[in-house]
Order: sequence, then structure tokens, then C-alpha cells
Amino acid sequence: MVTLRLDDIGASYGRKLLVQGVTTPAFTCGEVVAVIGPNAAGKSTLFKRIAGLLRGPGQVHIEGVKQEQDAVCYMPQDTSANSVLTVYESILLARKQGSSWSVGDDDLKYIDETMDALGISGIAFKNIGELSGGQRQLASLAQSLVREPDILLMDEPTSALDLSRQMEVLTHVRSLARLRGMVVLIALHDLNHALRFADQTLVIANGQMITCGPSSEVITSALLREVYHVEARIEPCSRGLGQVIVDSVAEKGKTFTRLAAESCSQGA
Ligand SMILES: Nc1ncnc2c1ncn2[C@@H]1O[C@H](COP(=O)(O)OP(=O)(O)OP(=O)(O)O)[C@@H](O)[C@H]1O
Repeated sequence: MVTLRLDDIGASYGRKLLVQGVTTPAFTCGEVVAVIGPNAAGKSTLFKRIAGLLRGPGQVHIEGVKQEQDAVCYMPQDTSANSVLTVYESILLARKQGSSWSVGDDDLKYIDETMDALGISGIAFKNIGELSGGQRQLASLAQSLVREPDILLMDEPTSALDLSRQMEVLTHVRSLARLRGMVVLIALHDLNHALRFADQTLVIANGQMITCGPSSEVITSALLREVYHVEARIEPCSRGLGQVIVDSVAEKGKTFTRLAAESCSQGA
């Protein structure tokens, strides 16, 4: 069984530690973990440390993986690329990275299925450099998924996608996590997505972990006030899921300003 556990993790770009003291319970296969926090909190930095792209103190404990070398896949936030490859070629290359160059029927089938699930079969032979922002994000997502990692770190994977694509992608990733026994960490700004799709939520602010636990227990009015400086309610929708409704935003000096009525229903 694949598990990921962080033990007093820190990370730095130079000498200064930008993330420190992140300790989590063991995340197990099939679990989706949302990583939330304000801009510049340290979410990407934490992901890069877990992926081995940055150094720092502490231990990343990974167990039960097929092959240690390809166990972790990091999908970066910035998917801009000026490649001369087509979408299909880039996905094939990602699939074969680190393994033999012979391409089997199983490789082609898996790529086709992945592109189909993400709705990008129609742009298979478009050049990567000619894609829209959302198409590029979907191609990048496909490149990550076809590697079939045990641990997938996705940095704001839906930030460029329209509403239906956001839902399709997050639903697909969650069912893949269950089906293939992956541990998936997703950095998100949309807290309603965290409540809907993530089993657990890890909150980070100013480079430090604030809390980690079941999403519905972690995302509370008190947490949103402390971390995001907003007055908000978590109201159950008709299907029982929590929805974040922001009533007011703190200005400098922590005075809360009530939002206009028409914007109150838009959530976080
Ligand atoms: N290459 C870099 N060199 C030096 N500092 C960096 C570098 N990249 C990020 N930082 C700093 O690290 C801190 C954390 O940034 P990080 O990108 O991890 O935040 P984040 O939580 O992912 O933010 P966002 O939600 O805005 O994407 C910030 O203060 C940022 O300025």
C-alpha cells in the first residue's frame, strides 16, 4: 500500500527557509489531499520539496511504491511551453520517460484513454505552442497522468479551465486515485473544490502548516478568518456538501467590510 508522510519538512531556494515544520499523518493510496493557503504561502515550494526538486530539512517518507525512481510526479503550476512537439508526441514522451523507447499497444491504449477522459483527443496533432491556456493545462495534466505515478502532486491543475472542465478533471483524478491506488496532493484556491473532492485538507500559511485533517473538519469559519481574513459561513448545499459563502473581507487593520449582496453568493 502506497503511503506518503511528511516529517518536519522544510524547504529553501537559497539560505532562507521558506517552508518549515510541515508534519503530516500518513496519506494512503486512493486519498486526495487538498493543499490550500494564501498566495505565497509555500504550497508550490512544499510540492517541489516533496518531489526532490528543492533541498531542506526533515524527511519525506514514501512507502509501498512500484519503483522509487518514478514514484512521484510533480505537475507544475506554470504550463507555458514553446515546444515543437504535438500534444500527442509530448504525452507519448512523458509516458516513455525513464523507460525503454519501445512503444507497446498498452502505451497507446493508455494514452488514448487518458486523452479521451480529458477531452483533448481532438487536439492530438496540434502543436503545443499553438494551444490555449486551458488546452495547455489539460495537455500537461495528461503528461502527468500517463506516467502512472504512485504519488501525484498537482499545482493548481484547474486554474485555467472552464467550470465543466474543472469538474470533469477533478472527478477523473479522484476516481483514478481510487482505481490505481495513487496518493494525490492538489494545490487549490477554490475551497469549494477542496470540500467537494478532497478527503483531507492541509492548510499552509507563511510557510508553516496550520492544520491538516478531513476537509469538512478543517475548512471552518474560524480557519477562514485566521488564514484568509474573511468572515465566511460553511453552509450545507441540498446534497449535503459544504459550500463556502464569504460575507465580508478584512481590510488593513482587520476591519471587516461587508460585501455587496450580489457578490455574497459566489463563495470563496
Ligand atoms: N525561485 C524562487 N526563488 C526564491 N524565492 C521563491 C522562488 N519561488 C518562490 N519563491 C518564494 O517562496 C515563497 C512561497 O512561494 P510559493 O510559490 O511556494 O507559494 P504558493 O503558496 O504556491 O503561492 P501561489 O498561491 O501564489 O501560487 C514566496 O515568498 C515566493 O516569493
